[in-house]
Amino acid sequence: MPSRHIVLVGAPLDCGKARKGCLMGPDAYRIAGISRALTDLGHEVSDLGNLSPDSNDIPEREGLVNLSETIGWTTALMRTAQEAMQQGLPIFLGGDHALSLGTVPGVAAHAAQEGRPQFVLWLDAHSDFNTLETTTSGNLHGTPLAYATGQSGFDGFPDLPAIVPPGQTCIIGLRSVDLPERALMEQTDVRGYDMRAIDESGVAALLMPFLEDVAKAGGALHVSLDVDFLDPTHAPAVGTTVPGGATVREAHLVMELLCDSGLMTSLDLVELNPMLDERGRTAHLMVDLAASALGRRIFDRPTPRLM
Ligand SMILES: NC(=[NH2+])NCCC[C@H](N)C(=O)O
Ligand SMILES: [Mn+2]
Ligand SMILES: [Mn+2]
Repeated sequence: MPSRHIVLVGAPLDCGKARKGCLMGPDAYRIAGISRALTDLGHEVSDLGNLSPDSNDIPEREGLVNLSETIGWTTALMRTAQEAMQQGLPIFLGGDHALSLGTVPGVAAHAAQEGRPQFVLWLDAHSDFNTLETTTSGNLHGTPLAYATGQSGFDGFPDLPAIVPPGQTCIIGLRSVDLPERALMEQTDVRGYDMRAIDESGVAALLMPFLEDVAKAGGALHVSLDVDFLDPTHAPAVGTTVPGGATVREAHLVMELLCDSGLMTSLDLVELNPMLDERGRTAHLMVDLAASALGRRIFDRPTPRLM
């Protein structure tokens, strides 16, 4: 892969749910060697350090967890994502998945300025398609994909600088979807693949048609990787574990295919809770996956295949 300028953006937000710990995520990725892993691949890496949320005077609302702080992070990340896109390929080091309330609209605004359609690949056990109206947990990390695709029910959140049409999103890894978010998703043409689809077809057969659509459209591609996409036996450091997730190999294959496609323009690494990790193994696995997406491979030439 050609050498890129990679911009690390630490976003230690921990407001998207009640259980704390994701604020240590950005430092865990740094300690697990994310910069070195990427410079070893020939990339130039700059680290913008850790952001903080904007302040606002939005009142809290009953039934929603940390609304004001979440909106503060959303506005800060929308702005920073647009700036980082001008410098290179940003990797947003979370932080819980509420981070994508800001990063996805921010990168989409940049794509719109360039006249390119924005696509989103969501690797997650969950669809994160709740709105402020449908959430039963009140945890706003369960809402970013609904917000970014322009669903209504986000009173108090900023107007979107750019909407990602649902048909330009693809979710892979699903095994926990709430009934109201499923109903909302089914009204759209978002592509959602559950673990059964991976079992039956293999992950490459699900991903490749989507990547072909991105390529045909000349689109930008944001990838949002939630730790719980992976099976908890490989990636224990996450608060919302759901058994029956992707294997290490399935996850690497997704990343390697993304790398081969040359299409990825930005990446979120979210939901790592280092308090729940075992000697850093989840942080290291996430760094290895990011490295696979950015060119780490065994052979430089294509591997000969048996047809
Ligand atoms: N990013 C995540 N881990 N999201 C989990 C969301 C779980 C559940 N659907 C909720 O809305 O509360
Ligand atoms: Mn998620
Ligand atoms: Mn999840």
